[in-house]
Amino acid sequence: MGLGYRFVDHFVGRSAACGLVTRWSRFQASMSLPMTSAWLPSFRSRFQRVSRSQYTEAAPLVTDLESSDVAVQMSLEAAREASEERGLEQAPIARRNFGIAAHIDSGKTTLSERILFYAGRIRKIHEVRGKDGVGATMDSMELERERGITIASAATYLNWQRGFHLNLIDTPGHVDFTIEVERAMRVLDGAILVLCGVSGVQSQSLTVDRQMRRYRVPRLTFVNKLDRQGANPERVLQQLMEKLHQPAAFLTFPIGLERDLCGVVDVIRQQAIYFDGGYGEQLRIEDNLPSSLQHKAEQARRLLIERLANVDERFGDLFIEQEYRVPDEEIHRAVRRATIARSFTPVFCGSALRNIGVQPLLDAVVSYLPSPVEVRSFAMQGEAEQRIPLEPDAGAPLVSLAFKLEDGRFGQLTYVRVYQGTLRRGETVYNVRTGKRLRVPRLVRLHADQMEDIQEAAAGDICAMFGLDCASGDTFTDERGLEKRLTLESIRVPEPVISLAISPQGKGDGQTNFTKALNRFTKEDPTFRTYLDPESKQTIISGMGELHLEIYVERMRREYGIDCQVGQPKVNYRESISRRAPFQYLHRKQSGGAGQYAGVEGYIEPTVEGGFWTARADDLETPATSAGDEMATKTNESAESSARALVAHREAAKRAAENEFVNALVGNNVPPQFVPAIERGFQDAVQEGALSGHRVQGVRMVLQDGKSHPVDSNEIAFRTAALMAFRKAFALAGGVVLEPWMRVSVQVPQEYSGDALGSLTKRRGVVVNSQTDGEYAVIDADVPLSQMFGYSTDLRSMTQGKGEFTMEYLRHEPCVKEDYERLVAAYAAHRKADT
Ligand SMILES: Nc1nc2c(ncn2[C@@H]2O[C@H](COP(=O)(O)OP(=O)(O)OP(=O)(O)O)[C@@H](O)[C@H]2O)c(=O)[nH]1
Repeated sequence: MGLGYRFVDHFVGRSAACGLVTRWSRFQASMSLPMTSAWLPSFRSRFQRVSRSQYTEAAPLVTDLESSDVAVQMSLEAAREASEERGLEQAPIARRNFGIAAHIDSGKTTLSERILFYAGRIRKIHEVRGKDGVGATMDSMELERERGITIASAATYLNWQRGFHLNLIDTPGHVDFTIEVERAMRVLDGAILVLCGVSGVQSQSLTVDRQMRRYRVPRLTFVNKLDRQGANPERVLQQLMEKLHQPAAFLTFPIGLERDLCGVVDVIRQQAIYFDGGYGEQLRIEDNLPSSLQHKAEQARRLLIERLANVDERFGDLFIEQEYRVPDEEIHRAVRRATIARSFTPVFCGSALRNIGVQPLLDAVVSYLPSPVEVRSFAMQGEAEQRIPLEPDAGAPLVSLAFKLEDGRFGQLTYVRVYQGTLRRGETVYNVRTGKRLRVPRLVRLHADQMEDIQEAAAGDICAMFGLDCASGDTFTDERGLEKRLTLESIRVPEPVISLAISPQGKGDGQTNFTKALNRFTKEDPTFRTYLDPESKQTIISGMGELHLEIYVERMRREYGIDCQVGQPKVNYRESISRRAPFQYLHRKQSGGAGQYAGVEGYIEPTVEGGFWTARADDLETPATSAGDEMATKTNESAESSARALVAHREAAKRAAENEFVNALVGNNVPPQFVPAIERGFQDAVQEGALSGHRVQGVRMVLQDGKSHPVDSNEIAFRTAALMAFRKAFALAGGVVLEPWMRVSVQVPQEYSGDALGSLTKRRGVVVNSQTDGEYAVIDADVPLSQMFGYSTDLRSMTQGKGEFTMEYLRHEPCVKEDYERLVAAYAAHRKADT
């Protein structure tokens, strides 16, 4: 294939919906001219103009789509097969919903910018904190551009490879904004995990890996920054297999490294790909590999074949027959099957900043990540929560999930993933939670902070609705869905770990805007909470870390013009119990006037044996089944059983984190109308633990019996009885005060590793891992959050600004004795002062 032709072929792929461009490109191809950057602007502007409307209308239901690219053709065939098997009539076989996730600063946004550029969605590349001061497209918030970090995930869509329609979500790397990754993973069918070519698998890569597993998202891996000094892709591949336990192999590997990086080798096709032109937009594909890389390329192909044979049975059988002579198309098929089954990760190499290796990665999104047709999704039906499989068919009854809210200038913007049926502008939908009937006033596709109106979004699509009031996690259906009370399982929301008191400066408008801002932020971000402290009468905000809260304080100033005074951050302690204890309590006041009489009897116990803190976050998040997946492969049965295991597992996790009230009454000693009041008494009790006044978690109260009086029993009496019974039982049930522990990962130049270790142990840290990574030492330790305040300043001065750290909530654990005594004494003193 001639160089010019292959380049044009790529362009044709990007603009398949655009007849004019296709004809133009064919003309170029027939002339066999390599396209040069000199004529690119006119081509590009035409492309933009013509394709704009096509993007919105691009039909993802194309059934006659064919491709000259073997890998793409294999993916089309597989999707069609799955679609036929499921009996779908209008299936989104040419749709891909994918996200980009990684550790902080790995280059996610830089990569997204290239993807948008090569797909013709933007005309110019702008860098994160680039000299032109514009900033990357997907970091549209002013604060993001200034700080060079992603705070909120951004969505966009693009066309690639002859009519494929891709929805892309770029997510933040900082763990404080982890909810953004969480909800993106909930609705995506595939992802790109970006790893730094120098640092490899970092602490946050492990978190993202867990999130991908939790939502069963297949992934491609991109080893970025191979232009940096110290880059070592082989080491990164090794870490991927060892630390993330992912069988993996290179699909592309770099030609040259560091400053000499100039292209990549396509391992399956055994070709060299160079990225020419001002922005790497011109692919130059050569069949002749540099002689120094020929052996390496052959070895990489053999390794890929061996690893695939190990994880994919069908390919294993072929390998036994044909050994390393298996044809390319079988390799593509196997990569695809194994990726979708999540038993293998194809690895791609490059440098986003240097515009190297991005197009093959994007081709792989189309070739190896699943279409919605190949993903199994379920809804829960009614109270019994029976699992109902959903069919990604545009003609089926509507089932869609509101996964993210944004309050903007024009009202509430609700991001929706349509799982089944079609969402149409102007039509009526039902919110299953509230039963409310609503009209869809406006439907849009998002391109970072811009929007384009659309008329409808079919099964498998991601879009946004305007002007509908709802909560994050709500399910929207049509009448048929409402009758069945179909709901989609929502997003896991981690508990905030840190709080601080906040008050607006100035009165009047300042106060109104303050309330407005808090309402908006709590609605948009379920990990950001706020409440009024009844003692100090101060507003308290809670979140996932210091940066999280700092960003909201800053946003209040910029977006609402409110300067706030903030207090010292405080740790969110919890209380819980470690064993079962009975209760029997009679609340009685019958001396004159209206009497009160209520007796309750039963026991309290931990929701998880041994106390909820014993169920470690990691154990709770990963289902017991190994490669348990819900993909529509041939193994529907195993998918079903692993899905059931996953649900059971999630239920256990939920139980561990929540409190539960169980009505086990027999007989009529307690009239049934008083049971809700008893439950309310229990809810009151868990708000303020008996030991230190912090919220109680992971406790079940079982009501078995009680006493009542025909005249003096009432709701207030039972509510008080339950509250007092709980408090008394708590003392007998091994009550504990728990504090949040964090997994801290510190990266420092090697000469400071001793100091860094010392600083962690001084803060009661337990070192769990310590290793060298090039010139750096990386230390992972578990440290109580209460010991981490001010750590960034310490680390900075200790390492002359060269050290970095990240931390993430790990679990709650009982406090050490001194802290326990201090907290209990402070609470006792406070209660005494109150009485
Ligand atoms: N040398 C080099 N630098 C890169 C490359 N890709 C990104 N960078 C730089 O790395 C820094 C972080 O890049 P971003 O794209 O913001 O990374 P991110 O993962 O989106 O960051 P967060 O969302 O804040 O976690 C920026 O200064 C980029 O210019 C690369 O391939 N090579």
